[in-house]
Amino acid sequence: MKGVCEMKLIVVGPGGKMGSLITQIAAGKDNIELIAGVGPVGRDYIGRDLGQVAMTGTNLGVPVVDNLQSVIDDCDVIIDFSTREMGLEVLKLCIAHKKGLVCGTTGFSSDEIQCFQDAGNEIPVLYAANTSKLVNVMNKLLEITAKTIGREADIEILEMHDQWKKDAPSGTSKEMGEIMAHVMGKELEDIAVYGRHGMAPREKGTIGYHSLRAGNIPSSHTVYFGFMGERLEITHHSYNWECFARGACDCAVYLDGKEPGFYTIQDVLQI
Ligand SMILES: NC(=O)C1=CN([C@@H]2O[C@H](COP(=O)(O)OP(=O)(O)OC[C@H]3O[C@@H](n4cnc5c(N)ncnc54)[C@H](OP(=O)(O)O)[C@@H]3O)[C@@H](O)[C@H]2O)C=CC1
Ligand SMILES: O=C(O)C1=N[C@H](C(=O)O)C[C@H](O)C1
Repeated sequence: MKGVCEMKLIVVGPGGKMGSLITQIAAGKDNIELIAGVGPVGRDYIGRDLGQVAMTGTNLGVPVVDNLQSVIDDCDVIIDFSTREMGLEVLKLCIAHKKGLVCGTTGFSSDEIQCFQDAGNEIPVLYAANTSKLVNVMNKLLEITAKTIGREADIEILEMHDQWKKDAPSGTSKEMGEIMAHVMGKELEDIAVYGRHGMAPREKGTIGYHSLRAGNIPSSHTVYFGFMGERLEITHHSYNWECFARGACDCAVYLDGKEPGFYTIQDVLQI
């Protein structure tokens, strides 16, 4: 039996890697009631039961629709892990209908991320390129390390993901770079170097980016701090996508009933 204080949730992209896991985890929580899933127009699974599409193992009695506007007024919070284009569309509808939004989609420009931050004036919104608890602990370690030795070290970020990932570098590695650049008193766009090749010597004070896509690697991020004669590596590996999906559900529960504002995963994790 469901609890009395259920947050009404819509999942965008419930047939996707993340959307299906988020739906499975949400379906097992007493404090969440799934209202609908939203998929793209023209898919053969539109109109089917959300539980079937997300492979929760049971019918949930609610459909996957292809029009968010038709169901949005029935929910409290929306979780979006889809595409850059759909993420921006979802943001617009959440503002128009005054609904809470957790967006974990990556691939946005910094101006687009700013749109999520500005939306905090009107709705409760949480954007996180990575909803894993341990990645956000790693971000704290990076902040301390870059503050202490960032200006002396050669900093390189290596991120690995599955062959299907659409964006590079990962949203997480961009956030990691921004955190380190900030404590080094720099703007990331001024010091990021993507895929260094050739014989030119490494330029001091820059952050190198390297993206690897292979097989079904869920997610790995390593930041190297290179000195002469020694190096420090800080790494996070995920073995599957569950850590991100659990974090996304925690974010949605956190956002339910909150005043308008731009919230962060650090607010949820209290770190
Ligand atoms: N914040 C975090 O911690 C994490 C973020 N991500 C990010 O989440 C995003 C999704 O990743 P992933 O699940 O691997 O990708 P998938 O491609 O597996 O899933 C994306 C889903 O979005 C759906 N979709 C696409 N366009 C629309 C639309 N117009 N309307 C509704 N649904 C749509 C797709 O439908 P269909 O399949 O029918 O095309 C698909 O189900 C990426 O940006 C990724 O980087 C991923 C993991 C963790
Ligand atoms: O696409 C993924 O899988 C992931 N995407 C996010 C990113 O771009 O950083 C988070 C995590 O790395 C998994």
